[in-house]
Amino acid sequence: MNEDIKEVLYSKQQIEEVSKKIGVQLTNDYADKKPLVICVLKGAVLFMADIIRKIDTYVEIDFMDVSSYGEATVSSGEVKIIKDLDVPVEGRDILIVEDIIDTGKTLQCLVNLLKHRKAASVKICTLLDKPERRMEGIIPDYVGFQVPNEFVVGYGLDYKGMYRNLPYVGILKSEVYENN
Ligand SMILES: O=P(O)(O)OC[C@H]1O[C@H](OP(=O)(O)OP(=O)(O)O)[C@H](O)[C@@H]1O
Ligand code: HPA
Ligand SMILES: [Mg+2]
Repeated sequence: MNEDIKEVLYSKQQIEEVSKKIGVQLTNDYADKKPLVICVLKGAVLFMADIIRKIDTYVEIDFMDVSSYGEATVSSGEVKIIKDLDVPVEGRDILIVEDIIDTGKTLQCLVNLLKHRKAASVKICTLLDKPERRMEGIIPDYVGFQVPNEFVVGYGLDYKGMYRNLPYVGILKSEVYENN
């Protein structure tokens, strides 16, 4: 699996440090709020587990499964809701946790939905931001790292369902997806 990686961008230790730093900010920003923290499945699972353990105040968690990539390396542009939230969001302060913001289509759709359902506030926390490819006006509130315009995998991010379990974020060799 490691031989498919062209370059390691962020190590486990760098990710640990950045989630600690964001955790301190979130603890301050949500000190008197009891937010509902939403994990966008499946990619955000690892970062979500890190982040919530670094927020030192009351939080509730829930999960949503949306998908726009399927087996591709480019967004289909169509965002499908595969699993909706279990709890109502009306009046809640929402923190969405993502692994990556690429075109922004997934989050644009989610933010619109949560606002339509009358959330009190909606903020975004993402491990990775790839601003070069943005097609929507989504600006995350908390960002781990900005990544170059490359297809990255690891730490939750996949290609065809694989590589999510890599303990780091790396650039996938292009021959892996060009030959598939
Ligand atoms: O900004 P965008 O261009 O919309 O891309 C970002 C989204 O794409 C990926 O999810 P994917 O649909 O691949 O589902 P997964 O998390 O299950 O891999 C990623 O986890 C984000 O949710
Ligand atoms: O660079 C990426 N890697 C994996 N999944 C993704 N979904 C959007 N961008 C990416
Ligand atoms: Mg994916």
